Amino acid sequence: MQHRKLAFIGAGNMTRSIIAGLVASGYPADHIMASNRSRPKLDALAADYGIKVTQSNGEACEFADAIVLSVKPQMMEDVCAALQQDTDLSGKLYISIAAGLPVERLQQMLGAEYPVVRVMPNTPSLLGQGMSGLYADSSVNEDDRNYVDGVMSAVGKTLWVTEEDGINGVIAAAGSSPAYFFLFLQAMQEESMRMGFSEDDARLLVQQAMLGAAQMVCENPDLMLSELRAQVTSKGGTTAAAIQSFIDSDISGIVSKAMQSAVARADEMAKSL
Ligand SMILES: NC(=O)C1=CN([C@@H]2O[C@H](COP(=O)(O)OP(=O)(O)OC[C@H]3O[C@@H](n4cnc5c(N)ncnc54)[C@H](O)[C@@H]3O)[C@@H](O)[C@H]2O)C=CC1
Ligand SMILES: O=C(O)[C@@H]1CCC=N1
Repeated sequence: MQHRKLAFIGAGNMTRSIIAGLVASGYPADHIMASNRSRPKLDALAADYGIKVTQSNGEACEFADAIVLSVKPQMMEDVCAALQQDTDLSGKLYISIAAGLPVERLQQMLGAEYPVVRVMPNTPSLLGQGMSGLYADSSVNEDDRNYVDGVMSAVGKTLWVTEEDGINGVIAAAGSSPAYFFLFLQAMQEESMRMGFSEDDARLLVQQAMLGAAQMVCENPDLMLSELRAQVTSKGGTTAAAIQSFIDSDISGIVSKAMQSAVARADEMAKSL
């Protein structure tokens, strides 16, 4: 993988997740700089991963060949406007991880049609287990595409989408979905506690079941998910009773509605940014 100088503007949860995974994969820490408005997250990043940090977004941009824009979508316009005043933004590659912010709108904010790759990552990147969707229009050259693919592949798996709209599907299926799984596990933990398990024991039961199930999915790519489910489900048994309860509560409809809500919110954000 190329080791270009890489800056992160905004040093929050997602930046930390990507930097952790990148440094663990061998990306040189001295080629990474993060900027943030306040100091504490920067100090923690410098201490934990040995990267360079600054409170000046302009300094981070000047340092870098490639710039990850990682502030909240609602902050992006102000951040870009300030950068345009301070810094020469030309000749760099921009990687936007902001949800709901179209490339064209970001280029307006940056003041020119700079090459932009949109990436939708997720927080398991922290462990090298991320899932990122990527989109680039035809103005991004192959070398830049390969570079961004290399960065995100270092922290997990990548999937390119050919239409920008596909990024909203990635948000629903992978960007936001770690939170769905956490919510589901939390509900299971709480019910296990009502059955008498301590908080720790309840967590152990559900987290290990989840990990084992996820590994079975990953290690059996030829088995359909419905087949894996069938292997657990004895006719007339306990699993069948639980699964029937989910079906009676319209689990497919619940999931569909939640994922469509994420997409609708991304569309709504795109109109307001
Ligand atoms: N958290 C997640 O799971 C994912 C987040 N994203 C996207 O990543 C971006 C960042 O999200 P999070 O890391 O979750 O948010 P966050 O709130 O944890 O981090 C944003 C950081 O930007 C900093 N910041 C605010 N204004 C700034 C400025 N003017 N200059 C420099 N830094 C500034 C804040 O202090 C904060 O540390 C968002 O655009 C979000 O849509 C995308 C995929 C997943
Ligand atoms: O909640 C959000 O808007 C961001 C994008 C995907 C995950 N977190």
